[in-house]
Amino acid sequence: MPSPQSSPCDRFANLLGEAAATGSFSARRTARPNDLRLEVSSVGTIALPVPVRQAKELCLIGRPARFGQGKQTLLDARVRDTWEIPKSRLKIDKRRWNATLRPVLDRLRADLGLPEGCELIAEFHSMLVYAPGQFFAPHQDSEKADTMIGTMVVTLPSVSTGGVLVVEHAGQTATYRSSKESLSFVAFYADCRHHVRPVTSGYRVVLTYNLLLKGDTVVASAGRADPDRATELAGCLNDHFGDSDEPRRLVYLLDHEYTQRALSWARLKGDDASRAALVRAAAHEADCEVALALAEVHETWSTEDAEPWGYGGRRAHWDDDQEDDEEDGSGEDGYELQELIESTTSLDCWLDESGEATPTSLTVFDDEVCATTPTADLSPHDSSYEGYMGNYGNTLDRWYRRAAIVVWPRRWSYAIRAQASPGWALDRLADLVQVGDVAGARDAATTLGSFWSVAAGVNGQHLLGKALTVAQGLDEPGIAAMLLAPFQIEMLGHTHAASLAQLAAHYGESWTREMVGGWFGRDRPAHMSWQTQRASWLASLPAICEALRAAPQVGVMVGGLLSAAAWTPLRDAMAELSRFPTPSHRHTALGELGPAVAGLLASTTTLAARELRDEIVAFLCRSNDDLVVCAMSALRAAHKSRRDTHREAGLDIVSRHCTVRLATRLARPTRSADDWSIELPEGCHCELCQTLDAFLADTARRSFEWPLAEQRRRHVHSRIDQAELPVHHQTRRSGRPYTLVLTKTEALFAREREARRRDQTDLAWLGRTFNMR
Ligand SMILES: O=C(O)CCC(=O)C(=O)O
Ligand SMILES: [Fe+2]
Repeated sequence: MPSPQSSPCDRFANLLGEAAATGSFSARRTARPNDLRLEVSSVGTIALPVPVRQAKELCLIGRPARFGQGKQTLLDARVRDTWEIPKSRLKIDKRRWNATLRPVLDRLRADLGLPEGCELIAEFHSMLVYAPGQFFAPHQDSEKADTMIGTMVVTLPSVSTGGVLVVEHAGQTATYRSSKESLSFVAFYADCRHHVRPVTSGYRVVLTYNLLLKGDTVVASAGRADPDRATELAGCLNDHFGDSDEPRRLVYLLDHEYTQRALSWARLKGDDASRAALVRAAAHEADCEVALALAEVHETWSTEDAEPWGYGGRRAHWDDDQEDDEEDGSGEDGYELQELIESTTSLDCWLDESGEATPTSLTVFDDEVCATTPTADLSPHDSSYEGYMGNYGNTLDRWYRRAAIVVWPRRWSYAIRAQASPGWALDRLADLVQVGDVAGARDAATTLGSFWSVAAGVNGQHLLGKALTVAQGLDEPGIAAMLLAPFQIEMLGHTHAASLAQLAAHYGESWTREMVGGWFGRDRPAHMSWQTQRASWLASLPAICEALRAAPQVGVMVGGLLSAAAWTPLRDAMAELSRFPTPSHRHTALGELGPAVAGLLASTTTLAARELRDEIVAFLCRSNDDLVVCAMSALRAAHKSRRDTHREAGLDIVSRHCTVRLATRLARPTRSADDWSIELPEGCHCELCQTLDAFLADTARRSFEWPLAEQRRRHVHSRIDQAELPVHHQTRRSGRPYTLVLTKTEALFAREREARRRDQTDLAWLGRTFNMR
């Protein structure tokens, strides 16, 4: 942790901490039970304190209470064991009861740090009865309405022990016992985890209420914000932003947790509201803008002495034997946290000052983030333990949800929002172009430069359409190229064809060639996932080219650029894969490229690009049996897509070539039953490999006992395994050196039979499909 005064950002958080109102996350008030008239059908009017006889009758008409988990409600006595009295049996004299409830709610409002001018409304939820042994394990209440901010539990007086209500927030704990004479009203915010310890004697009877909020907590707090404090905070903001040209933010993390549904400036909880009011006052003074957002904080800690039962996250159950009020402070995972190795904060659900939402996804830098309450003091919503991780020993990852206020200088208004929402950024540029402010649009677009490649790269496929249109509207080749540079060719679909063609007509062929070349990402390594994505894009290329051909003017030129740019890496991939030493991998990978090759050939037909077609066909027709695998797969894919253009696409030539190669292979005599010779593929020529080759090539020898030291055995193993030879290898561990025993297996014959069958099937298919026309 940096020292508190180390940066303007941390100073900002400290000042806000000092300025906090006196609100708490939970509070209790009591009242005499005079006003509660509660009637339960078939039990009668409930006497207060609740007599044991009536409590038992209540249990008899109760049903086991369910609990919420995500969108479900569940029944599980290991989590919640209590009786719920059906609402239909209850009658409360509301007018009388309100005489007690209203003033209590107003006091609880103040206790929870909510400003005057806001009001808490209690909405009845349920009546619960806990018999001895019954309890409710730790949980968080779900928000049953948009304006729900918390829960209130009204405990009726009774003679009982245990059943303590424990409420936790940000590492603090409050415990509430029942009273024998008074009504007890406990209110807490919706993000507090809470539980009820088992009742040890007697019965605990409660009424639970949803607490709804009327009014705007931040607006109502504004009156209480100290103007001098706001000025000090504004000073921190000015220091933090300085006069740098690089857009940056200040992200202040709030203390309470909010669901997306509950996030609203008007319903900030407790101290969050008064702090938000101060931040807004300071922001106005420093000419800044603000937004409210949800933050996901991911922290990685090094740990000491992990307990094995803690693997994989949180404990399902609470152990709560201790009757004292202090909860176990060692952390829910049972690990000693050592050092914070890394933390990442990402923001979404952005609400501007007026409450308007912008879709957001943004990771912010550590030196932009500050908080009064350190994240590690809060409860993570998820955690995961990794054993020994090299440099760091054992590590614990924790994920937290917090709300955040984001502040930035008004002069960066566009850039900051653009970074948070690239889609919004493009819409805004389009608006400016639309109203004729092209110069304004260019100025705004220029400020995207420093981060656009990251921002647009993440969600590119949804943005490309907008970007193509805007790039043309900007009417400036350099800015247009910058805007389009982060996209990848795989994001381009046939729906983009028309705007792509217009753009190309606007900026010309050499500009377009440059841009298309960039999209093919020549710097990207040709790894497996590249191949799958690129291959399926190539399979969709004919549709793109057809749409381009339909576009006026330069569509065919653009299609030509796309196909030519696509061919080079595809050819290189095929060449590289046919050198791959393991046959099964080589054939699978080459087979998988078939539909891509077919797609590219079909595109050349659409575009009448004969030269490119001839080049592709010539490559496939090289004298190489591995390429036959790819060519067959391309022919099958082309046939499936039912394009009636075999000749124009050169497929007739490819099919003739395959026919000849297959027929030649089949014309070779079949292996005679006593021919045990195996061909060792090209590769190493070392003395060991020469001996191996001699054994393999021998038609009569089936096995070979070869005394060899370990290193040398390993070399022979690797040659056999890599080439997937039908040879069994085993080491006999006696004598020095050990003996490597090689045995040729029957698979030699089985595989050849299988290969011939495959060739026959392929040949027959070719005859039916291509050569018979
Ligand atoms: O019984 C109590 O005090 C708490 C009940 C509760 O947490 C709930 O109903 O969600
Ligand atoms: Fe609850």
